[in-house]
Amino acid sequence: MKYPPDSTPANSAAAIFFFFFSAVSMACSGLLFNSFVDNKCFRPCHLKPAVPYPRSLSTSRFYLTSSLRISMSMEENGAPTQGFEVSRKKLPHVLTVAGSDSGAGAGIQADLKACAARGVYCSTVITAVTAQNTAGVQGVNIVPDEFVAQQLRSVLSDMEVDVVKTGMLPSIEIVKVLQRSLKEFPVRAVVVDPVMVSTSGDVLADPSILSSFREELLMMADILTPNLKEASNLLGGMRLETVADMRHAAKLLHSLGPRSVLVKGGDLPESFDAVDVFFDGEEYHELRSPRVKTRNTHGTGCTLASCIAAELAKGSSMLSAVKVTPLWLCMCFYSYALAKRYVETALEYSKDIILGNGAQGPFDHFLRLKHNSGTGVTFSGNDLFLYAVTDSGMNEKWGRPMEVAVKEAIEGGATIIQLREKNAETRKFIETAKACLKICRPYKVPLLINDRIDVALASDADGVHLGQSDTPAQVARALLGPEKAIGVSCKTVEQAHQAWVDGADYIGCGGVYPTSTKANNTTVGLDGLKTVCLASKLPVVAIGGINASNAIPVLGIGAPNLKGVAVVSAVFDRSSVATETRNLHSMLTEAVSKAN
Ligand SMILES: Cc1ncc(COP(=O)(O)OP(=O)(O)O)c(N)n1
Ligand SMILES: Cc1ncsc1CCOP(=O)(O)O
Repeated sequence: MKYPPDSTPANSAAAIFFFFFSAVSMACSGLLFNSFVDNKCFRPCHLKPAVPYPRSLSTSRFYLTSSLRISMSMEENGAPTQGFEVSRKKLPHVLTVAGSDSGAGAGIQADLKACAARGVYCSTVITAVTAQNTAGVQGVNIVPDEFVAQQLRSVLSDMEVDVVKTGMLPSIEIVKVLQRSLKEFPVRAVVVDPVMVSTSGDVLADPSILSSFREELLMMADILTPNLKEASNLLGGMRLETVADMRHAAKLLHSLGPRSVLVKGGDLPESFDAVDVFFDGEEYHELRSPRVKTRNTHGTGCTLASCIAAELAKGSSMLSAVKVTPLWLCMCFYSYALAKRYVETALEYSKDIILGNGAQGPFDHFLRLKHNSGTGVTFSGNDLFLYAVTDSGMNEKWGRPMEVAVKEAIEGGATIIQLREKNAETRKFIETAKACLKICRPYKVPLLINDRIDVALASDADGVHLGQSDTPAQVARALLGPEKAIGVSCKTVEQAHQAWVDGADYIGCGGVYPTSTKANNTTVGLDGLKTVCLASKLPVVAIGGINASNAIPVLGIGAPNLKGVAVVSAVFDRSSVATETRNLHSMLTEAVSKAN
């Protein structure tokens, strides 16, 4: 296919000119030659020059550099020619060379998830297909080395890989294939996770491969990330029982070729913390973190190595710049700490999820399964029928704790609850939301939070209600994900349209009648409500001054998408929330059934 597909003769000429210009300028600066050297001559990665990430134009491969130069030169020389869009956005890219885990806790699948979670593109070269679950490894099928070579060529020849991360390399031939491929297509960094035995104790690489690892693989590594067993195997069975042993092992492993070594001490018997030891040939760093008590640890090694690779691909200069300045040293540990912190957070978050019957479950790379594993509450427009919006001031006045008020409203027939806390401290707000959720969930009544996305996220509430000056619904949607409900206050047709465009689930329209609950709130009246409803593609709930004496005309405006009324004082500024809610509910029900 022609690129750009819609190029005109004029801008094609410009392209040729700029291509030629950039080629000449590169050649003059000697980069063309360097680029040739980079592409044709294999050097172990640890001999690469120290070049800060991200890969600068001057160090990019020639064909990439050329196309970027074209667009940059155009911008430098004035406005880009219309329709001549050749600039390409470079995605950080990790290629994982590893085995497939059918249970998707470890291996290729963990690498893909980790990279996606860290915002990095991940391509995959599969070295083996394993039949695996939470109990262990039931079967291994090694991919022929020629086909591993073919996969490597397909990706590396085309897709501008920044970092290669290796996992299960089950045969000596595959190690050699990888070595040859990296020689032909050098990358910025190689992260080697020397997978030999699975967490369940199953052998994933024949012990005969150890010599190949020592002689070939380790030389390629910018960072080697063995656990205690792997470090011990690589060092001929050395006993590793203390942090001092780990330091010694890190040094010995470093002498075998990798630019740096991270010995992971998760299995260290003596320590309460999880201690990892990093050694870059000059300095040791002990990285401690509290142990997360969970069975869901399958895939942590793959994930950590992938995260390190992802951070490197994004631009952290962990390795090549360590010796240049102390600032780079900080960045190195920032990068590592990011990876480690990510894994800890994911472990903590997924410590209670249950998947499979075996001893080692997977964890949740996207921190979402916990929330999706059955709150049992899914918002629908019909939930808007009788919407109870809380008010702490009214609760105080009547001497009612919030949980009591919410329970009474639900027992009286409220079909959805909104916590509207204008003055609560954040921590208290989250606690209240959690307490109210415990009440709402058994009734399957959704609980939404007014204004505060952070509180909704922290409490795992069912959604938010946002005003016109709050966080835009589109941003809220991005933060909350697709499942949570989002309501937006709208007084106009334009606002209602925007709420729909932004991905809201419903709109609240009002004040329908004057109210003393909300200051300076202009009234739209029944006509204004009807206009908004008829224009809205979303379900609508009416709000503002509505009570048992004036609710029926609201529902009678003749707009099918008006699904109900939202009330504050009509139920909460009363001596019995349950009685008032019940009364309102039965009136509304009767009115609707008469209308039908
Ligand atoms: C259901 C419903 N509709 C409208 C509002 C008003 O929200 P907002 O415009 O954000 O004003 P405040 O509630 O923040 O004063 C609502 N809360 N609920
Ligand atoms: C929050 C809000 N938004 C528009 S009017 C209103 C207050 C509704 O309270 P009440 O039901 O007591 O009139």
